[in-house]
Amino acid sequence: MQKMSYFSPLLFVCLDVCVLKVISLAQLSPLLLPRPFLTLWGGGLIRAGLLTSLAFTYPGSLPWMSSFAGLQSTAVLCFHLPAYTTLLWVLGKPVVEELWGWHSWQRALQGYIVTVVAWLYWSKYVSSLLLSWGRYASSLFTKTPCEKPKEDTGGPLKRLIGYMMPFLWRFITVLFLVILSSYGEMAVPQYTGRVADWIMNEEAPEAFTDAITVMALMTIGSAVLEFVCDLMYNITMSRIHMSVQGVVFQAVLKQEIAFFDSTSTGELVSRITTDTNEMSEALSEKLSLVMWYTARFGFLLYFMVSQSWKITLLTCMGLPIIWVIPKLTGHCSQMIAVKVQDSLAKANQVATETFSCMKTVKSFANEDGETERYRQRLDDTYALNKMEAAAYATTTWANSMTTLALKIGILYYGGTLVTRGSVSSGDLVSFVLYELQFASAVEAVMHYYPAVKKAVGASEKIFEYLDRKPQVPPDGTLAPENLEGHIQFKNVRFSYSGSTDEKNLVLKDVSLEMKPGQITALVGLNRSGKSTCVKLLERFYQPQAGEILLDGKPLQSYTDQFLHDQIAVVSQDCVLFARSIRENIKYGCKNASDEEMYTAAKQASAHEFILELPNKYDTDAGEKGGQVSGGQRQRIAIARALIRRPKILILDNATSDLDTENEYQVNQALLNQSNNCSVLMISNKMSVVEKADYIIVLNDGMVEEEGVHGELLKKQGLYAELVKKQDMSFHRKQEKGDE
Ligand SMILES: Nc1ncnc2c1ncn2[C@@H]1O[C@H](COP(=O)(O)OP(=O)(O)OP(=O)(O)O)[C@@H](O)[C@H]1O
Repeated sequence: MQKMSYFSPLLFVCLDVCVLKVISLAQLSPLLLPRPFLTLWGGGLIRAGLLTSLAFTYPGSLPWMSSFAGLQSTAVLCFHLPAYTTLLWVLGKPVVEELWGWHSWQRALQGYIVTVVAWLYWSKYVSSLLLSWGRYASSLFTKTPCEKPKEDTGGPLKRLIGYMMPFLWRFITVLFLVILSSYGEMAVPQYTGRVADWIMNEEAPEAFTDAITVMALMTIGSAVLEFVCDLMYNITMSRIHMSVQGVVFQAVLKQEIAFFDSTSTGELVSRITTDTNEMSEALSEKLSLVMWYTARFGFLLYFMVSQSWKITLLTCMGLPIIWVIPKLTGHCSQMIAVKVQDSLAKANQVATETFSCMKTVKSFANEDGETERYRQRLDDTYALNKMEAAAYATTTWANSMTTLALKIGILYYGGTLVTRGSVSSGDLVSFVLYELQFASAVEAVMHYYPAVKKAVGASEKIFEYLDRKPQVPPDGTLAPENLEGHIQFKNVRFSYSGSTDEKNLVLKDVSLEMKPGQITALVGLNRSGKSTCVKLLERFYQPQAGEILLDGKPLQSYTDQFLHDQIAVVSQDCVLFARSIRENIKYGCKNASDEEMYTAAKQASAHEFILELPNKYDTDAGEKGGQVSGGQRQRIAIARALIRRPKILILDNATSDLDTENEYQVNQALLNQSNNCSVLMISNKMSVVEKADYIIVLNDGMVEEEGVHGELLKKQGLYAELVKKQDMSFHRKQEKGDE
């Protein structure tokens, strides 16, 4: 590998100086003597060409020299003087000195300083700003031909702008107010300068009064505009925040159940609340600051240039230096601060270790030894603290010294211009006032702009959910008036992970049938796949193979609304919402009458206990139904299912939380329902199961046996074993009770 030579910059400068010397001699030739502009631009081109060739062809040149930033700097070095001279010429200013002296060593040195300053600006701050603006502008106005349409729905910034579009007029008004208010604010120093001129010249007393009046009016006016603007902006941003939160919430609700299995509730809530809050706070606060400071920066620059473009140039050249020096010293104090933290952590470690092993320390009588060890650690921290204090003082000193140096430079140079009569004393006063605000305005824009960018970037996380397409098949179209409730599983294979590997399958070729109007029981050992069958019936997941038919038609062909109106599920872990019992029973069935609600509650044996509650049906169920007992919760959930008059009722251990008497009542009521609908019952209580018209026994994801109670008992298989086990445990419990 070619070794890099750090002499290459020196070689670069030597070549440049030689080229300049040759051009200065060539300019005296009869051919070029009458054409100074040709020499100026031609010389610039030759310089740029030779320096670029050196950067690309010299084997030891630094990679930076042939990078984009290097080429940019070469262009600034070679063309800033031709451009500046031409501009002066266009403005009708004298250019003799520039045309004949641009290759002098003073000008060459000045050129290098300008290039370094330009590079500092460009590389650190301006480039990132322009690049992102440029990218955004090009994304708005250009369409790459022949490009395939992308899945991507646009960058987050574009998306956010999409949400802002309905309020476009408000934003335009806000922008207008920002510009107007900033203009008023920034014009005040101009009038201060005029007042200073009046005081010094002691003439035109009415000018003094005028200036004071205008200043007062402008200050009041811009303050009022700022107030209106901030109010309007913040209200608009809150509206946008609300609408983003709303659509994200809606998008999350549309996702498939498997998505909720793999995403924690905390993460979902954090996306909808914390992330959107952070984004909107950053946008409301920081974007507004960027807007204000950019407007101020623009007006400051305008007023400064109109006072004196020469002092403005000096200020702009000095700014990177006053930013760079404190940054370097700041970096140093940051490093020391990290070391202090480490050292403190070590001292704490000694203390923690000592206190946790107190008995050992005491038994060895080593209290003094441990104290000494702790003191040593504290001594290390103290030494670092001293360094930190020195670094802090240096940073503060460097800050004020560089700012002071720039101010002295401006005052000195401004004073020279005042003496020469190029600017008035009042202009210099105005300029100093502008300069005081200028550095902080530029710094504020550079500080807040990345924060806004970060917030926009963070919004990507929020939009991730909006872009996510739910992994559910398209909604069906069937919604027949009459449904019999005939269910068939045909060779259904299913795994939660989506894998078709035999070892991951929860259901393995399950074929079963639920006849209309019958009570079908699904039994089996734990984890045999009973609840999974229910989840597939609810269409929460899709089987990997086989099909599920409802009245002979695939389950997918029915509309989602119809399916969930017809299939009601009451499971052991059903939860209530923190709303009134009335709202809970009528959940998803808002139009049901109170009469229907009472009937459903009576069927679920819930009516009586609800009437005993303090506010009857208007009693709040509390979070997750915490205000009522487990059994009561279960009965309300059953009423919630029954009020829909479903064609298929699924009871997944629905009565397991009830005491024996209530269980009997509720079961009777539920089983009476089977006159109107098909019931699929999952229960561990064989005394309940035996009443079913048909029993299917699942074992490890497969149908092991099926038939009616008597037949299955005779088979002496898994079903008979389950009945026997329950009988034995019942007898054991009874014996314990008797004792
Ligand atoms: N959401 C899920 N994600 C991954 N695996 C699951 C999920 N739900 C259930 N399982 C697994 O599927 C298998 C069958 O579970 P299922 O709840 O259907 O059995 P079950 O017969 O109803 O059991 P139980 O009587 O204990 O409720 C189990 O191994 C279980 O761990």
